[in-house]
Amino acid sequence: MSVDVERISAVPSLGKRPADSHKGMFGHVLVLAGGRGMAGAAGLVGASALRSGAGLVRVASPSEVAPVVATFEPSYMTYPLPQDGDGLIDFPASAPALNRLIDQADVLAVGPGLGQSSGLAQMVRWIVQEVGVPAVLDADALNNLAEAPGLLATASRPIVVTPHPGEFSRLTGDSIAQIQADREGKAVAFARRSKNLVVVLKGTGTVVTDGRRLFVNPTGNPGMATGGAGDVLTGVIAALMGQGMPAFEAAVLGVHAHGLAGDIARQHSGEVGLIAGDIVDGLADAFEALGALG
Ligand SMILES: NC(=O)C1=CN([C@@H]2O[C@H](COP(=O)(O)OP(=O)(O)OC[C@H]3O[C@@H](n4cnc5c(N)ncnc54)[C@H](O)[C@@H]3O)[C@@H](O)[C@H]2O)[C@@H](O)CC1
Ligand SMILES: Nc1ncnc2c1ncn2[C@@H]1O[C@H](COP(=O)(O)OP(=O)(O)O)[C@@H](O)[C@H]1O
Ligand SMILES: [Mg+2]
Repeated sequence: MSVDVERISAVPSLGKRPADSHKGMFGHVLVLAGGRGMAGAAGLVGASALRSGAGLVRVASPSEVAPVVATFEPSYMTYPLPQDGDGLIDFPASAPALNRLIDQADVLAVGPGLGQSSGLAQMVRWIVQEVGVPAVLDADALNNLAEAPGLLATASRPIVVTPHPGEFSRLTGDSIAQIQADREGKAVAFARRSKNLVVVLKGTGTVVTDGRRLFVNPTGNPGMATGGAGDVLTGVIAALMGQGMPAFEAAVLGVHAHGLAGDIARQHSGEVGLIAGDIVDGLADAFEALGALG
């Protein structure tokens, strides 16, 4: 179906770092992710944000999950938040700590492995409505918003949403078949709810749109149909926003680099053996290749 938008094919680049660079110039990413049994999702977001150039990354998770997340990667910081009886972030008990952590952050990456609860639904609504820091919302951030997707229209700062077709179906009420039959049109219509909203509709040929512009990603491969591949993308886009890229540009470069990292990973692991950590490992070469072109 044809949609009335400007089609973008050029991929923006990050630019070369000045010789006197310091980590304070490249953004502090706060990751709110992980829940009982899903520490890995939080670790993948944190690691991919670091591999995408973030100056500092902190991963905040429920108190039983944070020490596990800390064992995956020494280069990010972790923070244990109050948890409920199901091992999920307890909100509003976590609000004071979250306020302090958010004050230090340039961008939030919220959702992978969080789980769903009434408290988490309250937390995500609070983030959308009250928090002024740009954010990437994925997975359970979106599932917890599914009862009130209209709130995204009120976003007063850039928000990037990164649903797969299943999550987009919960947000929009359309079936997965309806979405897949008109991926561009559905993504553009949703993005037009707010001038601050960027939609990344994942899957083969991921669609990125802010409602005015549209990019369809050519990189990536079926080896990426593996748990955690999307968690990696969340960290990549957040890191690029933290480095000062506008949300749409960060989403376009992030999606492209993530797919390229998956293509690099396929050279080593093949499509069958590829796991999400291999995509994280491919990011360094992907950004080097894109930097050489840019
Ligand atoms: N290591 C970990 O801790 C992991 C945790 N994860 C978390 O697990 C929770 C559940 O997320 P899931 O995404 O697994 O489950 P969901 O139930 O949200 O989505 C899976 C379903 O969505 C549909 N779908 C997804 N992509 C599609 C596509 N390209 N085309 C058509 N249909 C598509 C399919 O029906 C699929 O069965 C989230 O919190 C997520 O972040 C996952 O990210 C996997 C890894
Ligand atoms: N066949 C494919 N071709 C290209 N990219 C793919 C393919 N399958 C999955 N991907 C990419 O992998 C990621 C999967 O994300 P998601 O479904 O959220 O996984 P998870 O929640 O397990 O991390 C998305 O970025 C998607 O575009
Ligand atoms: Mg996902």
